[in-house]
Amino acid sequence: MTVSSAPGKVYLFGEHAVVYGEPAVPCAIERRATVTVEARDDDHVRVEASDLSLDGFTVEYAGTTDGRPDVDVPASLVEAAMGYVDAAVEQAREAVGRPDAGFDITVESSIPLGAGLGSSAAVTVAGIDAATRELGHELSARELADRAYRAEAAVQDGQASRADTFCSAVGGAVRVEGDDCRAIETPNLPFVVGFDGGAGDTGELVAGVRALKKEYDFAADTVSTIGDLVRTGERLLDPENGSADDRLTELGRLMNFNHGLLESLGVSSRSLDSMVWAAREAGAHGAKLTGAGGGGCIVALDPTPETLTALQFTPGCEEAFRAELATDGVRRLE
Ligand SMILES: Nc1ncnc2c1ncn2[C@@H]1O[C@H](COP(=O)(O)OP(=O)(O)OP(=O)(O)O)[C@@H](O)[C@H]1O
Ligand SMILES: C[C@@](O)(CCO)CC(=O)[O-]
Ligand SMILES: [Mg+2]
Repeated sequence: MTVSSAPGKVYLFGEHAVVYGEPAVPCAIERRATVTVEARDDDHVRVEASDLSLDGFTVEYAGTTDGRPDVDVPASLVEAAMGYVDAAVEQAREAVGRPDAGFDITVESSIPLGAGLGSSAAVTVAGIDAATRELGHELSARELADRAYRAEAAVQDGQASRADTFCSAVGGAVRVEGDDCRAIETPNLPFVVGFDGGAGDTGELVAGVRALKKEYDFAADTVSTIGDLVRTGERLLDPENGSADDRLTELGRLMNFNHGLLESLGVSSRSLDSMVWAAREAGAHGAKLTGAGGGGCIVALDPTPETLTALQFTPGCEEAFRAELATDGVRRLE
């Protein structure tokens, strides 16, 4: 039996635009997905994912791609739900050169699904790591990130960046621009997360931005403006560039700006906007949606308890918590 965990993330800046080669800065947070894998002596894959929104189910199916789970929910729903675990199994089989390897897999996660905190990347990273180790093969963090990226891209019809998966694999704060992925130093960032209890579908939201960008040149300009904003914002992470307070204030202003640009690209929602405004009115330095949007989470920057308290009383906010930076990426537990 092999167990790995991997963290979720929030975006300080740059989601969506990162899909088109602009830079982004995601930061891993201490909310994790844990995947337990046990090799089988046949080629079947059995997945137990009790946190899934389909009220929790267990499926067992043959290891070939035409094998179908034997459950009484529509196949399309199961495929949508199990896509990332499936893609992780494929990547692990390929990495080890064992296309017929079978596994019993259990997924447990404290990252809400589809809420912008990178649950898909965390499940994919932890899944590939545990499945490859179970077959006696240790991937480097970079190889793991690369395999997880390929798995996410496969599920999201090729529309994914390396940001979420690299961040989850290596932990900490990272900077991703196209294929260039690196760990970076940041000051202490007092993140507060608000969650509306909802979700958005990353693949669909990314496709929506792509369509808008194709239709209007000014939407394409909005995407490159997000890139400019990230290049300005990352300078504020360097202690050489001003006092800690001044830099936090300006980072917050840029987060507000980033949220406005994401909103104009159509990926915000009424409840995300209302949590963003609650945070701003509580005195946060800034607030924005995080991840793909459509519903799910916002992230605010506030060292005081005010934003957390305000979010707890904001209609439409189901949960609010302070998010600590996760300095570890994938963790090898057993
Ligand atoms: N606990 C889990 N068990 C099994 N699959 C999971 C689990 N958590 C997430 N997933 C997979 O990830 C999908 C959600 O991924 P999606 O990319 O839409 O959202 P996200 O990663 O949470 O948010 P974002 O990409 O915006 O950061 C789920 O539909 C499911 O396939
Ligand atoms: C929306 C997006 O930029 C982030 C989702 O967390 C998609 C991606 O980078 O793959
Ligand atoms: Mg995702």
